Amino acid sequence: MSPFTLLITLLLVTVTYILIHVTAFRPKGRKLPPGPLAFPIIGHLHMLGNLPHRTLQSLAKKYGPIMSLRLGNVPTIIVSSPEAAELFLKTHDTVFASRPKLLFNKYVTYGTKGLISSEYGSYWRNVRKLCTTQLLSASKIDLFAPIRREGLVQLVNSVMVSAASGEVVDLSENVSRLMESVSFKMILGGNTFDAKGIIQEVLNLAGAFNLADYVPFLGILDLQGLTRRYKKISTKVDKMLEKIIKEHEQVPKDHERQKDFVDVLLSLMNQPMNPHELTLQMIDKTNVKAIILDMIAGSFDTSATVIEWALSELVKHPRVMKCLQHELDNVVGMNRMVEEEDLTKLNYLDMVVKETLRLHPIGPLLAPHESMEDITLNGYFIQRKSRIIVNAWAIGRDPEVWSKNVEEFYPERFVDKNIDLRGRDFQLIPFGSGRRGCPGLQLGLITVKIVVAQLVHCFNWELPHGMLPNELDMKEKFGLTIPRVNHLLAKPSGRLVE
Ligand code: HEM
Repeated sequence: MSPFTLLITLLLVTVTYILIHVTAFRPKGRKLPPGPLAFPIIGHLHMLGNLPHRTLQSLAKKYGPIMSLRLGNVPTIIVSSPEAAELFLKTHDTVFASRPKLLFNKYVTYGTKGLISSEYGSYWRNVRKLCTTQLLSASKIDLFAPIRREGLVQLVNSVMVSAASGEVVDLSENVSRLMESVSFKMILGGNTFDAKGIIQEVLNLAGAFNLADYVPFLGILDLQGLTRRYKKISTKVDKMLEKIIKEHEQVPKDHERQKDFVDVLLSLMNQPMNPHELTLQMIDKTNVKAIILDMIAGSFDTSATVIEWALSELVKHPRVMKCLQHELDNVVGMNRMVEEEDLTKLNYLDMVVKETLRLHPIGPLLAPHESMEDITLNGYFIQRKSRIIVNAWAIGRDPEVWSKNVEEFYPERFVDKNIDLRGRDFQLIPFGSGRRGCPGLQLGLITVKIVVAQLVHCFNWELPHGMLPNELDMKEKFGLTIPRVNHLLAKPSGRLVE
């Protein structure tokens, strides 16, 4: 096709698109939530920038806590206050409990066969129940405590060596490696051969912004080359999962070993997801593969990123670090490491973790929700299939909710406040809330707490090269989670009595 014909074709497609879509999306005579004026085709996409949670916070200051945007083709509602979040995630939870269909999921995560991307309905309900009862219940989490302990002892030992030789430790790298190894052992039984690189590419792609999800007619052009990468990685992912499943199937049934998530899921294969349903959905191998992938995606980076931010804030605020060490000295003592059983007695640690998640919710915009029917809320019309984005990051930094010292890392703000993280208190929702809230909350919290407590109890930490605490940069980058841009480096010295 000559460049001229291509140009004319593109122009025709664009004009037709505007006529059909943009006009159709303006619900006549119905009041939309306020929002800035949109460009044709791209809508407000150009406004999002590199750190969308921050841009959306500034826009919400102007247009209010329920704001209307159009991201390309997609009508989008941005929710930015605890009251509005309660309206969407609790009062009308059933209307907003679905997920949009994204190209990444279509190609990489077996369509909507997993949990994270599955649309709301009986399939999602069954998979969710299976995950919460068979993989992520309190008793199952306890079963994996030895894996967490073993990994953490190894990390402490290696940091001790660095402490003895006065070396600087890359905490970001070490924590990330610890979480990878713990997740792999828990989910796959430790078969990490070629999985790490593949999973990293999957997570990078899951966090990448794909223009074609918002302006579908650009999909065929694959301008960002993402579809090509999706297809390439999906083959590798499938090969990797097939190999892992085969290895698990070959282990003799009477072989004594800790059952990992793959074992549990394979033991449920060919059984109905819900025996009480009329239309029996059987668990097949694709379901198993999709769920394994979701468990990896849910656990791999999340806890590591929260730990990275908690340690950054503690190193930046020596007063808070000292208070935490004081609590650990009293509860645990200087002669031993922290055990998971100690965690319920560590109230200051609990406040440090809440304060970290208030300032650094690692999914700042939660995961996108999609509305399932037309609805009018607070007088505003929200059409079916709107994208709902809850800005948990902005809610955590709202001075009207958290008072004037909102930007300060100050765990004491939680003293005598009965605010928990389970999604009941809408001013603090780093795990989301309602039906789509995080099913890995308990596992995530135990993991974050034990790692932070251990590293703070066993070592004092100093910034390298005489850097002062207030000089530590806190720049963040946006993706599937928001980690630090620059790794956290610090110099350890041992604290415990030998
Ligand atoms: C501190 C660690 C973690 C944080 C901060 C976190 C946060 C979140 C958030 C914000 C959501 C989206 C909620 C929404 O859409 O409203 C989510 C969903 C989810 N998380 Fe987590 N998460 C963590 C750990 C985990 C772990 C350890 C797992 C599993 C092993 C996990 C599995 C999932 C799954 C499967 C979903 C999708 C649930 C659904 O759509 O029904 N998460 N998480």
